[in-house]
Amino acid sequence: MSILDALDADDFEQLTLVRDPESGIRSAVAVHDTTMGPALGGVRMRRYPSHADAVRDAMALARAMTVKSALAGLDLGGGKSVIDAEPTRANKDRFLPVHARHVASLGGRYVPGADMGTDAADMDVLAKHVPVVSSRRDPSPFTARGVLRAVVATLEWSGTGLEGRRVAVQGLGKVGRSLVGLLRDAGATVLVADVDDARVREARDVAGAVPVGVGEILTADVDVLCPCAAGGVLTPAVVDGLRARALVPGANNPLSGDAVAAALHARGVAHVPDFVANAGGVIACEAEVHGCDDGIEAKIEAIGTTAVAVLDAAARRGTDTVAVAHELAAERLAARAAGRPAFPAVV
Ligand SMILES: NC(=O)c1ccc[n+]([C@@H]2O[C@H](COP(=O)([O-])OP(=O)(O)OC[C@H]3O[C@@H](n4cnc5c(N)ncnc54)[C@H](O)[C@@H]3O)[C@@H](O)[C@H]2O)c1
Repeated sequence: MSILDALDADDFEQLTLVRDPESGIRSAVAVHDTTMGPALGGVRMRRYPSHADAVRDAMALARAMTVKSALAGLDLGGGKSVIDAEPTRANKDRFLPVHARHVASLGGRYVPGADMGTDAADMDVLAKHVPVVSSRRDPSPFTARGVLRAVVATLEWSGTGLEGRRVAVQGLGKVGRSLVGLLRDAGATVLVADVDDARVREARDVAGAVPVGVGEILTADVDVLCPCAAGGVLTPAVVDGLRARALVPGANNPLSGDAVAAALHARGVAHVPDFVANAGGVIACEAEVHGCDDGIEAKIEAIGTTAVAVLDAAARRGTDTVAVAHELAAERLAARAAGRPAFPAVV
């Protein structure tokens, strides 16, 4: 599908393509939907095979943010931006201020945050040009807490608790490392894997985790699997070999394709979609934007409620949880749109 066709098919509000011969930047800002509020989403910086791939990635990620924020009950829409370049120091110095000026020209419709290739220090650079920026506080611990909430809710839904259960965590970065500690504190036995041996040793020595080979973690004999590394890891072959009875991802887009959700359903795996389970980060970003942390705990708690609602509806209707979750998000957006004012700039 061409990019213009995808704009129509997925109902995008706005796509900004940035090309500046002086700096050499090629970037894009996708504002998918501002029904619920300003479109918040990260600035991803990586080299793509082509500029078209970069634009498509921004669009897919922006659309996912609309669903994630709607299901988390946030006053945020869905957006994402990408800078098509390696995230080196030199590229950041050259491109971030230019990208920031284009983001600023959107008048608050898009609120940037950190993502793959960018961090809190980069958000400080953007904040010199853009009035509202998120992720200057690391959202990862909040993401991990939301994943833990979804794990507990899923086990309770299955008639059991976390104490004494076995949980596999793939990836020991900002989210995975935090999650391992939370699971251990809740009485779970945690199996871990990472391509970085130092991170595995730290999880073993500090959190008492059990190391497993990177090739075995996804099909380990556990109650719950929590992928917290790259996307696309749940392929049809992995699903065939899956021994976990529940899948609760920290990672974005962990399924390799749409058919995988149906395969998980067919195998009877209790699957909480990533955009439900890992919403703790965007919940923290919303609080940051509003300058008030008061609602964070309740919203993270509600991740469990949403997970159960989605598992229940999927079981009742004999369909997969991803389809059900998308429908629920669409219902919430339609309800808000019914009395919707045109979205003004944030602040
Ligand atoms: N940070 C957040 O708040 C947040 C919020 C929502 C979603 N996510 C998603 O969660 C995932 C992890 O995010 P993060 O911020 O922890 O990233 P990170 O870069 O800090 O950590 C990723 C970890 O995965 C490891 N890894 C990579 N490939 C692996 C493999 N094949 N097997 C085992 N380990 C592997 C890396 O070595 C690294 O330790 C990403 O998919 C991200 O998009 C993060």
